[in-house]
Amino acid sequence: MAKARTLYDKIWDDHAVDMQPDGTGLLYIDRHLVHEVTSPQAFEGLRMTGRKVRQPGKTLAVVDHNVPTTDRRHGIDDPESALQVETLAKNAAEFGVEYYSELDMRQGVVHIVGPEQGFTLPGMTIVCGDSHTSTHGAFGSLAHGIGTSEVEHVLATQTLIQKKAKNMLVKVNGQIPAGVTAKDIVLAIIGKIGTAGGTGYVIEYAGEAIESLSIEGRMTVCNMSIEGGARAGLIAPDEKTFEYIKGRPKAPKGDDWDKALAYWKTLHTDADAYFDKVIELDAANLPPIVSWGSSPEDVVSVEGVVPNPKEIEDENRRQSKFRALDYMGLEPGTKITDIKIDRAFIGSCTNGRIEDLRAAAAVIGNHKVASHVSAMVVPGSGLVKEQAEEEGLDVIFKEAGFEWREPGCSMCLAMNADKLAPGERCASTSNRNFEGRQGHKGRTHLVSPAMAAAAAIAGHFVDIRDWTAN
Ligand SMILES: CC(C)[C@H](C(=O)O)[C@@H](O)C(=O)O
Ligand code: SF4
Repeated sequence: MAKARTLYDKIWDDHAVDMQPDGTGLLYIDRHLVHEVTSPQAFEGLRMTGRKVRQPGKTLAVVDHNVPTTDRRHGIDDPESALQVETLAKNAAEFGVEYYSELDMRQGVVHIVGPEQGFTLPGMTIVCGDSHTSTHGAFGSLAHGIGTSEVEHVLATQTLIQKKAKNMLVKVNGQIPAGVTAKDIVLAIIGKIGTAGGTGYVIEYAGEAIESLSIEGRMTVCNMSIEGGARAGLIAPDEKTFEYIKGRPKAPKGDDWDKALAYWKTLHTDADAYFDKVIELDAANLPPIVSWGSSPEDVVSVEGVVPNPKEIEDENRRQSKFRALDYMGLEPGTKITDIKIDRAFIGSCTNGRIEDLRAAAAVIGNHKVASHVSAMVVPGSGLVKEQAEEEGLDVIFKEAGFEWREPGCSMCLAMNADKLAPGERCASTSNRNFEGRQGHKGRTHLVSPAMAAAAAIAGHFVDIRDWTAN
């Protein structure tokens, strides 16, 4: 009988063009996403050696990190960002790659754009010079970030040299309580396994709670796999996945759809497949989560207090957590709900999809953003923005005092005009809270969209389970 395999094993086997005795493989790559930050040298490398893009139809380029999120019809003011964006436009045109400019409705954060266009499909190998490529694993694909030299390799050959990772299962059991979201689940997982817990593994997320998530929620979970150290995260595709994909511009049609569907239905882990590491979590016990430090593993329940690192045995670790407290300007024992914020950011490839904006808008009611808080909502793509406007969410946000912006990475990272000032504290729906991530000396607290919106209104963190939109 054939050996029982995990979903990761199956996708790997279906794409390995060559395997060396030491476990190094050459993988065929189905989809390559390209953005302005990690592609200039790769295209330059092709140019210098007179090579072409091997399969331009399997490559999609979009600008996201450097674009301003204010009106950009009249160009980009910052010369460095303008050059970065212009370079991608030129490279895409020269090498025959489809490109969504900052003025294209389909533009947005690359990891929101791929699924939206049906470019991301189950069972595929998907790469991008960006660590949050793991997002696409929500469709049951093997998706991960690559470095710039690998971007060049994939452009030139449509293959990638890889060593196979180990298999890890993260099983989230039980029903997700009201007020708790995919973001809280993934923050809780990282809190439990630590930022190195997934190192060397591809994580498969499974269990009742994961199955009950929408596709958007599954993307939020897979997105942050990298924050748990994993190479990639994936979820077996099901009816919800197929439903999401059907009819998207680049999804297979007619006979091709039927054939694809038949294959996609085989994409699940066999009953007796072996996982090198298994973690279980009960969703029913999860509270809304807030990060307190400068690592995504520094998380605590919204009902809790800022922890005291003095009990940590390992000296290096203890010191790094004290440093985090100092950076964040927090005292151990402070109630999370007593922490005041200056800014709120709702957006990013973690939480910039329509469902996230709906969740944030739903807590507003007649409330207004607190007078000392500046808050912004940045749709993940032009299509998310259009959908939100059709539903009137933009009006709800603007009337409450939130800024309504153009799509892009925005304040998820300080690579464009959206930044925190030194010392500013932000409730953010993004995925990273490293020192300086949202601006020099900026202080980031990672939360779900509803928690960020409620904090913007209250002026401090609140337990969303006690909140009423009046
Ligand atoms: C700029 C890019 C290479 C980077 C990444 O790889 O993730 C960015 O998207 C991030 O989120 O830090
Ligand atoms: S939104 Fe943030 S995490 Fe996502 S690709 Fe952009 S910078 Fe990276």
